[in-house]
Amino acid sequence: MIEVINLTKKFGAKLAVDNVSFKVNDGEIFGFLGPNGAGKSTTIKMITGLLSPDEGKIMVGGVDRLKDPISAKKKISYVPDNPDIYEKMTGKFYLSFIGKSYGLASEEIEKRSMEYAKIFEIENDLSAYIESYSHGMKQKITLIGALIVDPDILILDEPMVGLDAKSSYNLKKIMRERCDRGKSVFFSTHVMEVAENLCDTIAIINKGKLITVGSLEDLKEKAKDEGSLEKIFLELTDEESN
Ligand SMILES: Nc1ncnc2c1ncn2[C@@H]1O[C@H](COP(=O)(O)OP(=O)(O)OP(=O)(O)O)[C@@H](O)[C@H]1O
Repeated sequence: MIEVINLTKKFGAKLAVDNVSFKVNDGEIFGFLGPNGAGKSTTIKMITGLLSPDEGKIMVGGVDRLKDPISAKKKISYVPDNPDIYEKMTGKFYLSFIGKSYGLASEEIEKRSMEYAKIFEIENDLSAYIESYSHGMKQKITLIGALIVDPDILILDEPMVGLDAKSSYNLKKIMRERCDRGKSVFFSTHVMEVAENLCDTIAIINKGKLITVGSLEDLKEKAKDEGSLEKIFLELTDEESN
């Protein structure tokens, strides 16, 4: 569970996130949609602890992220939109480092790493240095690092960008399986079809403000439209900017 209450972040005079509140329930895939510069990554960085909010409260798995950041972080795995990770580590070393940071035993790290490396088809690249990986491979190794620790809450910033079709399909399957086990997935995306087909709840943010949050059916009702999420999204974000 993630609960964000009246979250606000300014960069100088720029109000990047403006009084945003929402709740991600256990067992839920929550899609966070918005145009470029809407405030998605800034919100995600505040939830994960990379940025401090100016105002607001963040509860992560029942823990106050601002009062007890370490306990909150233990409940989260995060894959950023830009996988700038430790270039001088091998893939295998990186996964071991992540797994140990979360207190996993070596055998468990090895087993889970191999399992996911096979799914994402980089099992033969784990001994190579990350600096030699392609962008997509870096994204995959970060994703595998996030998955092996099996957190209650998985947070993914634009996870489908850069992944090949098969990996993207497998990731969506993994996201659904995790939620079926009562865990939650929060992810940002520009890909409407992904949000439309995968999310239990969709939130739309524009210019730092949360415009709407609900199921696809709720959103259709709100936009008084039976069309695709893309049409609804354009309608709602357009209304907001008028
Ligand atoms: N470190 C920073 N310093 C100054 N302004 C920032 C900083 N980070 C973000 N911003 C501004 O805050 C706003 C929200 O940015 P954010 O990265 O959260 O958007 P986003 O929705 O993730 O966009 P995109 O889809 O393009 O990645 C933008 O106007 C951006 O320019």
